[in-house]
Amino acid sequence: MGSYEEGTFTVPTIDLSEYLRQPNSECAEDVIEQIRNACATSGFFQLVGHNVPGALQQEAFAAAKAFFSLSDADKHKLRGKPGRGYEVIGTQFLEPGKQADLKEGFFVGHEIAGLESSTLPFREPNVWPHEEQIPGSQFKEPLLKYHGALLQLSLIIMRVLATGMKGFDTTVFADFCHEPIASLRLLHYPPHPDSDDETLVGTGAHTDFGAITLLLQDDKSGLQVLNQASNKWFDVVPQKGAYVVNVGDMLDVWTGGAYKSTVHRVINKSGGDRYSIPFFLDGNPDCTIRPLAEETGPWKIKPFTVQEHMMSRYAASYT
Ligand SMILES: O=C(O)CCC(=O)C(=O)O
Ligand SMILES: [Fe+2]
Repeated sequence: MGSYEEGTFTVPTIDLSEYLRQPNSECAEDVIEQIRNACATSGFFQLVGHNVPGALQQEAFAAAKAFFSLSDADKHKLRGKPGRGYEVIGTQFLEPGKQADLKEGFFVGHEIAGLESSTLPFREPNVWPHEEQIPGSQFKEPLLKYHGALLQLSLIIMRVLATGMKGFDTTVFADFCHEPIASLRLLHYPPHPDSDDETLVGTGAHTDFGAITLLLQDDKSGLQVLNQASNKWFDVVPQKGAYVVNVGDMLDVWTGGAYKSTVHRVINKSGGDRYSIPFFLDGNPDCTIRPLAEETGPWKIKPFTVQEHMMSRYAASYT
């Protein structure tokens, strides 16, 4: 699976099952190399053989649909701190020169034992609909279970990526992965109005803030990745149950560009509603990011913490 030529821009499909079965086998080495190459070129790949049950993915989509069909008044009451609860349509501007993103969202953050009543940014308690709005058995429970499964999968991918960084220890990202900020984001894209207006976007062109994103798409196309060399958009065609995995800015800076954070956007021209569920691994708030290769040299990039980075990126893109 996932054939590729070194250096070319593709979004390959990579099967993780051999790595999960036997991480030290030769077949697993091939998987590590495919993932390394994808992250070093387009910065994107589709992941299958990941062991997240299809039924759990479907429960997460059902939760999203139930939530977005609540009344606007109900949804507005479920707004929370940044990275928590309802995100009103038109509040995020990701691309200068375009209209606000034509999408609404709902964030579920990482619930960490002992930090239940934290007031720190990105650590605040989650916001949940009332039982009469959507029963917990159809929302909170499956979403926390899904969050747990994706957190586990994202940490496995970080280990694969650490292994792919030749010359560095496989624990190189360990501090980042300890009690990380990690958010699930339910997204709903209403159909774009029938118009040639080029300022309309579902999600404006952007790069992701964190280390890696694991995105579950429904069957509606819309996600596009920019091939910078040709300046052309590449459609990431949905594959049922697969995760679109991509590198975010923190990992790009950290690896000195060895893993690339690539510009992408969503234009929902499907004519129908599109639902997607990205999971963002953003890292431990206290972890300092600095280019690895410069560990012994003068810094070209001023080191920053995960928390500083997240706060500035949120502030820059939300109204
Ligand atoms: O909805 C999608 O397909 C992509 C969303 C995305 O790029 C993001 O939330 O960062
Ligand atoms: Fe993104």
